[in-house]
Amino acid sequence: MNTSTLGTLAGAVATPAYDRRRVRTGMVHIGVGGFHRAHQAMYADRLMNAGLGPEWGVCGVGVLPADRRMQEVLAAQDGLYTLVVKHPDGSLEPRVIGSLVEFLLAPDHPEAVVEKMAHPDVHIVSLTITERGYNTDPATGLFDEAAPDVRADLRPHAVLRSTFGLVTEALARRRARGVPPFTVLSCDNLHGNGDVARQAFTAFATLRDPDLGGWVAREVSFPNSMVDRITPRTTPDDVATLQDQFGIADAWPVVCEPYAQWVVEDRFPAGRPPWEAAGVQLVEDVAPYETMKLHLLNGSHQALAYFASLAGHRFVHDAGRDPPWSGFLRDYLDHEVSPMLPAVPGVDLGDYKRTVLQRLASAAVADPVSRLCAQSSALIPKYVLPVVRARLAAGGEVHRGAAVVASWARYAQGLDDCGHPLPLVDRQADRIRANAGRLDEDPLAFIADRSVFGDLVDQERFVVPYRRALTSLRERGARATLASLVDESPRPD
Ligand SMILES: NC(=O)c1ccc[n+]([C@@H]2O[C@H](COP(=O)([O-])OP(=O)(O)OC[C@H]3O[C@@H](n4cnc5c(N)ncnc54)[C@H](O)[C@@H]3O)[C@@H](O)[C@H]2O)c1
Ligand SMILES: O=P(O)(O)OC[C@@H](O)[C@@H](O)[C@H](O)[C@H](O)CO
Repeated sequence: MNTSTLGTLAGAVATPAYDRRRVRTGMVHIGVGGFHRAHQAMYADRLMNAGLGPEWGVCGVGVLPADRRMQEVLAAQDGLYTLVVKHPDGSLEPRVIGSLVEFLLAPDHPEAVVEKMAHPDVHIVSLTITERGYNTDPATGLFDEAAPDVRADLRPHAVLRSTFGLVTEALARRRARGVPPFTVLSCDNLHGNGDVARQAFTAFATLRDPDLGGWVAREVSFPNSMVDRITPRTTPDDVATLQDQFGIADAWPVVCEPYAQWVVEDRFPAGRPPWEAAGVQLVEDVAPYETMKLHLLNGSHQALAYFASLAGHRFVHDAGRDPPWSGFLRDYLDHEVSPMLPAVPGVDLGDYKRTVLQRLASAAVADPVSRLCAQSSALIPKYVLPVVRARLAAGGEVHRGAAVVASWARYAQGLDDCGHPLPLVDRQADRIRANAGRLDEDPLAFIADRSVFGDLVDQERFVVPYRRALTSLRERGARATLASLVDESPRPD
């Protein structure tokens, strides 16, 4: 697929209804993975299909050498790719997305990346660089000044290689040239993602030059945003199906669920696309939406994933449709998560929870459980532990949250309930594995790691159900443990 073959697809699938030659780059996006292509680039495409915002085309940037394949595929396809929405009834809805009009690979062309961001037509630099990309110490929440990429980018005349080095240099050039700064828009799953980005970029700029750091803190806007759309990794089957069913030869399509939500704090002094017309919610305060999403959706993912892996479920829907899992999730959301949630403007939490559970039960999306079990040491503290702490503080029940932590501990021991090995993909893998390895002699060894769990090991109301769940997991397995936790009493709505 490329510009010259696009005409042959029109009619069979949706293609850009706008003239891509007239699209100008107004936004640079760092971290063009599956999610950006299923979400922010889709909203930009939707806007342009509505005849709006041709000045808001996207230039993708890959900062890591591993982004080379994306650069090569997009170059061969003139930036075009197919977004395949997988509906619960099994039908596929492909659409060719045209909003990515440029792509630069920073390891090859760092200077071009900096100049692109410094260009006066660019008003937003957005990010999906994963949670780790913000270079924040999980224990202290502070920017890690000692990281090798950061040290390297702070050297005089460095060939810039980190997001921080590249973005800060572009901001410094704009400042020197009298061009107003762009807005930095984080689209990663983080509490207060804009605040985290502000802290990280300000810290880096200050290390480079305290005066520049002060200017970044004062002049650059870092809106918070809540992002949502389940986007599993593309498989070879996805590529083949697109070719067989629709005749589209796309080397790297993206697949996702139908659901999509983007709630953005409306702080764009340099201007923004008229996103409202594409279904984006622009609000004053993102926090309630973000708390709701991270604890109900991402929290459910964590609550489901380790139990599912232990029981041999490969896909999220295998578990999402299985009564012990669906029952446990409903109880967890109703009795432990919901009480700590704020009121969310315009949202009926009962409906939202039902939708979450339906999304997790959709076989069409085929989201592998293994995707949710990676980097647990970053995810559990974000999605699960805040709920536990809030319930403890309120004097409420925590036995389901404690069981989720126990399921992670059991998972980290490395074998499922049939003795098959389980992978441990985690930047703290060595420590996590060592802690889990001592569980048989000391059941508290896992949660004694204060860098992950804080003082939970001292909280009797958490420790008792945690130990009980761990013992049950060892003696009876994941399925029976979950079944024993399902509440038969009537549910709040
Ligand atoms: N996949 C989803 O369902 C989903 C949904 C909502 C939000 N998100 C958010 O999007 C992020 C990316 O998810 P994805 O599915 O696109 O993953 P992906 O693996 O397809 O892409 C990750 C991208 O991040 C870049 N990246 C990783 N580490 C980086 C670093 N240190 N510096 C700069 N760039 C870096 C990679 O180069 C790549 O382009 C997630 O971490 C999450 O915060 C994902
Ligand atoms: O992206 P993570 O690693 O923070 O969490 C894994 C999944 O829960 C996440 O990717 C969800 O699929 C996504 O947040 C849905 O919008």
